[in-house]
Amino acid sequence: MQALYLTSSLRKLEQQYASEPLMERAGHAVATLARTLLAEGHNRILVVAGPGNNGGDAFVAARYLKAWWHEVTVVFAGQRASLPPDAAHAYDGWLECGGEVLNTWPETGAWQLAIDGLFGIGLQRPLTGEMADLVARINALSLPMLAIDIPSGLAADTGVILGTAVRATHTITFLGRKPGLYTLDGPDHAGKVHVDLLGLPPLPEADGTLLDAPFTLPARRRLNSHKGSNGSAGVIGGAASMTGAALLTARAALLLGAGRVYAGLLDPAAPALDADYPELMLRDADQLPTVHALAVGPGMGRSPQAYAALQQALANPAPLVLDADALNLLAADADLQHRLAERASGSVVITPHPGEAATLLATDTASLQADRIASALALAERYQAIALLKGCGTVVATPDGRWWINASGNPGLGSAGMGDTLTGIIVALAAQSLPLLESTLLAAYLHGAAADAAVAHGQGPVGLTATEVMLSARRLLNRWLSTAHAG
Ligand SMILES: NC(=O)C1=CN([C@@H]2O[C@H](COP(=O)(O)OP(=O)(O)OC[C@H]3O[C@@H](n4cnc5c(N)ncnc54)[C@H](O)[C@@H]3O)[C@@H](O)[C@H]2O)[C@@H](O)CC1
Ligand SMILES: [K+]
Repeated sequence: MQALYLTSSLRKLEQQYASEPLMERAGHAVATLARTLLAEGHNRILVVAGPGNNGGDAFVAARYLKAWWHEVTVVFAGQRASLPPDAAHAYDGWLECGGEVLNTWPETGAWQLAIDGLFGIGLQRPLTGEMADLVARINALSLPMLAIDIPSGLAADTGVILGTAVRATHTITFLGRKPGLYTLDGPDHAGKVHVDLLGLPPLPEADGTLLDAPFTLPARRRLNSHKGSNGSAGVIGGAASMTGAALLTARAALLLGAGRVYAGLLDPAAPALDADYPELMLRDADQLPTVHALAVGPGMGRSPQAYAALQQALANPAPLVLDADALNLLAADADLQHRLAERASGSVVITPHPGEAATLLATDTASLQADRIASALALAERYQAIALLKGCGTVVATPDGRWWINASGNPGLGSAGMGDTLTGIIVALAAQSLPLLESTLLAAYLHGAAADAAVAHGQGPVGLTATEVMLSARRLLNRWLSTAHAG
């Protein structure tokens, strides 16, 4: 788990430590990392410096790399007279050590590495015109690319591309990790992220948290345990022609450790048995026994029966996972919203994808995605529930204003049934008595990590299936448990 900081917090730090030589340290850190990315010996490096302090970092890095006997070409997209004071000082330092500044793109280069110091956290509006052209030229280089602080063009708080953005292979980010590196378009543009604290003491409390490890696990199972000790999970969904979704959720709940799993199916013609998993107990949707945790929505449809099932589920005090059509029903009905509001805060998690989330917030998907953290927080506040907003860099938020971004996962998760599987993992963990927030956070990370492990075994990203992800998740969870409980 790593701390995430919004630009407003980083700006406060910048002011607090204004007397420290932060730019000198930043440039040195860039040059040091650049050196590790290059082969031994003499290299040719392109450095692109922009009009602000990100450009200042780039001039300092260029100076160090030149001092270390590399051949450094600096392209500057700005005016010396308009540079902020530290960056102007760095510019002068570069000239004083014999460096040259080009104001136009060089014809030829044959560089081994490019360094992007065009814009950092001071980017204020979409890149257009000459700046956009410069980014296009940088991206056309097809070189290892080291971005300073954040790939130029990427918004640090949101991961939104402002006009266009540099596609880096590495990003060295200063003082704290920016959420924009980890959600929406950030991961595609940042490459591998390195953090440098610029020699400062431990930073203040984080704004958010990066989920990059299984920080919490269900309790160790006692030898003297039985299926009743491992919790019962219920799944309601599976209307006509959509029973598969509910079965996937139920299977995931079984494979991730619920002692008993009941699937309440809405399709009157639903099979009485899951032939591949006869362990599952299939029932009519209104015939579920009392369970320790309940998931509602996969393949549920929006029929009056689905509505009634959701209404009933909201009266059930068990931890509740609402997914898929349960969310669409909820978004459209004040009575359901009222029933949700009457539940204990934090006893429900809603797991929308961006389209469902936009419906829940009565907005459009583009506006919702423009700030995924704010959107997840708004969902949590509006519905007084834990909100898990799916997508690249899934965001989890709570009604009391905390948020997390999940770092695991890959494009293989973009296929049918993956959301149903995630819902099954959450309900399985909650059934095993892990608190609902912890269940949600662990499930988000586990689901992505399981997909990553499957890809590492050649099962994706192309063609990765939900079934493979749940089997992989079972393996991973057991591995984590055995490591955590060893000894
Ligand atoms: N936060 C910190 O404490 C530190 C920051 N440092 C560096 O300073 C950076 C932030 O510096 P700045 O605040 O000067 O910001 P930037 O260097 O990111 O950019 C600001 C400049 O870009 C211009 N600009 C913004 N958007 C533009 C657009 N769309 N088209 C054209 N011009 C545009 C602004 O007018 C301004 O001149 C960080 O990202 C980091 O690299 C480091 O020097 C070390 C310490
Ligand atoms: K940059």
